[in-house]
Amino acid sequence: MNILDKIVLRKKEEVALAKQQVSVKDLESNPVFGRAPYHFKDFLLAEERTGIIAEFKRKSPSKGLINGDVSVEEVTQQYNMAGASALSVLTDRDFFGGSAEDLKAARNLNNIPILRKDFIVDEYQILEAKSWGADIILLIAAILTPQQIAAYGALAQNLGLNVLLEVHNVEELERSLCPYVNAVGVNNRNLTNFTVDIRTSFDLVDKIPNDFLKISESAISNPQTIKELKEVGFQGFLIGENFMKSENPGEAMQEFVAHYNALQD
Ligand SMILES: O=P(O)(O)OC[C@@H](O)[C@@H](O)c1c[nH]c2ccccc12
Repeated sequence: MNILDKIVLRKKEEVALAKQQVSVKDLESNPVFGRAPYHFKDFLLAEERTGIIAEFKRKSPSKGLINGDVSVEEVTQQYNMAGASALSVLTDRDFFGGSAEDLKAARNLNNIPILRKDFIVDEYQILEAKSWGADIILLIAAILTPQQIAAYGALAQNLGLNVLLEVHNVEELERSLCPYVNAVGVNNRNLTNFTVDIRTSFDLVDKIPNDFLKISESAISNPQTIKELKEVGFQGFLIGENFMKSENPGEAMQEFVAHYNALQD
């Protein structure tokens, strides 16, 4: 069994437990449930933003502990001030050290879109995302059938949430694309064996129809890479570890953006 299979198995147990503890009615009666979400596109394409989706991630199965000593409040606000177009907050506890509380804290303090970064395997998790204050959900093609992607996407759209579809190859892309998807994220990391290859993004970009936002995810550590990804058509860049491994992730992003801006001059 690979790591992705393990995560999905555990996730199904977690969701079953959560359903026993918090009813759908409870989720829907949370005042946050009624807030109007931000639109990913507005912030991704805004002139004064960077296109960077800055991720808050304490640990990961591939890297182990990345940063155990950071405040989600401080880091997400600094990401925001450094020009993040959106925040990505891990809510998986067992494998990534995240939580619902992290997302709620980020929501309270930031007025930009937030992606609930988790492994969605059940519609219940989409209602959770909405009641915690997320604006975007992640649907991972590698763990979902096309039917699930369409159904989950439709539910998200009904709730006003945007959908980021994550793919790793052309087969996943072609079988999973549907009108409920707003953005396609090409993950440069293979989630089954953790190998990373930025070429995945360059190889897939032209296969993504232009009516979807195009995001490159993972293993981005160099402003020059963003410049090159942008030149071939990417509008969003999901960066986690490169910032989080620093003692001060917000400052790391600020420096990264300064270097990126210097490349434009
Ligand atoms: O830390 P990185 O290499 O910059 O990657 C960020 C993000 O792309 C990665 O955390 C990620 C991409 N897809 C996921 C799915 C689940 C959990 C995590 C992820």
